[in-house]
Amino acid sequence: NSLYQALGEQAGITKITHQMIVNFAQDERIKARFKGVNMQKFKAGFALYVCAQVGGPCEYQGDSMQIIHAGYNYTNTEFNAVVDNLILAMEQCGIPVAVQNQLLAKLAPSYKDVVYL
Ligand code: HEM
Repeated sequence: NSLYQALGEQAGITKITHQMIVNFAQDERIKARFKGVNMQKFKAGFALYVCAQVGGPCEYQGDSMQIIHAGYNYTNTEFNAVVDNLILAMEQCGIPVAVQNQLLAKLAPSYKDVVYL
């Protein structure tokens, strides 16, 4: 699969996810949301989810996006912040913009399962 390969396969996706988490910690819009969360588990789960979404050879075995994010009243602003930090992480990892946009297109449908406001 070419999108999976363009992201650097599992190693590349893990690196992007790691960098995204580093970026979260500096973003006042969302950093409090991750206080007390097991970020090793989050990193592994998020990377597996992305791998599966881009057609990689991974099976995401976690709960659905809807179940995981239900009840927190995440806002549009918070959703955009997560996306901003992912884009920044991809930039930092040298992923071309055209490839960035393909991943964002795969994740965009999760909006309805994350944001209810
Ligand atoms: C593109 C949108 C999003 C995607 C694809 C996404 C994906 C995920 C995935 C796959 C997990 C599970 C990780 C694991 O296995 O532990 C997760 C957990 C989590 N997400 Fe999201 N997420 C998104 C948006 C957001 C937003 C906007 C917030 C709030 C700022 C958020 C906060 C969290 C938190 C706090 C957890 C950890 C839950 C816990 O383990 O207690 N997510 N997300």
